[in-house]
Amino acid sequence: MAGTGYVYCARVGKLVVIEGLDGAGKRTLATGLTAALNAEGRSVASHAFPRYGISVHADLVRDALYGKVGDLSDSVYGMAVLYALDRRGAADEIRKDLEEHDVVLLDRYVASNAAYNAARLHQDENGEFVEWVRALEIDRFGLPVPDLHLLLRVPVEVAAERAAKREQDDDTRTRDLYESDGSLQSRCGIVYDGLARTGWLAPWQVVDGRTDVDFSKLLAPLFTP
Ligand SMILES: Nc1ncnc2c1ncn2[C@@H]1O[C@H](COP(=O)(O)OP(=O)(O)OP(=O)(O)O)[C@@H](O)[C@H]1O
Ligand SMILES: Cc1cn([C@H]2C[C@H](O)[C@@H](COP(=O)(O)O)O2)c(=O)[nH]c1=O
Repeated sequence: MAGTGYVYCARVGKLVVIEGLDGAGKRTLATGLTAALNAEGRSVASHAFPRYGISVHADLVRDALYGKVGDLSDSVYGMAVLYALDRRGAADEIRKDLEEHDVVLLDRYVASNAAYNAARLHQDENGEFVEWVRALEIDRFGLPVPDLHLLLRVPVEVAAERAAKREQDDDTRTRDLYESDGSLQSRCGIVYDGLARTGWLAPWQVVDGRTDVDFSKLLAPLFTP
């Protein structure tokens, strides 16, 4: 596997990725899904990207998103490389988790890099940026390919309201550069829809985030023989 030194992975678990706009409810969905899977007797390992407080690359991302690293956040490719390096640092742990758990659940993954940064460049799912991310993170860094993406889809206004409410409830969660940019969020939602429509990298299932989610049905296709 290119660049990782990791050769063999006895992968038994399913790699499931939750994607969606800022404030869509991804963390809430991850919590509900984990409880539902555990109730069925399935073991779950979880990670959220960026891995703030764990990876130096993620911490630099956070600083940049709050305007603390000069003009770094102006560089779409520079930001994308930091996000990708954070994931590269987690790759061996994810592979190990896939050997030991039924499900490895990720709150954001490679598709976040594709969607947000293509949106920043005003490109779509067929643009050169999305392919650049795939080549960097999958071909070059050797990151595990997901078995399923869950696109938690809510209208941009609903995601913004939820992010605003969270900001009110939790003063450590003030909105960053991307979260405060409504036009970026709109374009990002369109790129996500395109990635889901074309089945970018792996299958995608769209989850309506406005209504109650039927957790047990969501992952059933992954476990039917
Ligand atoms: N289905 C829902 N209905 C109403 N409110 C919700 C729902 N899901 C999440 N929320 C609320 O919306 C806010 C954002 O949710 P959450 O933190 O899960 O989103 P997120 O997508 O993980 O956000 P981010 O990507 O910005 O970290 C929280 O206050 C949460 O309680
Ligand atoms: C993982 C990842 C994230 N982003 C974007 C998406 C968000 O707007 C921010 C920070 O993520 P959080 O969920 O709000 O903590 O970064 C990205 O552009 N590329 C990525 O790989």
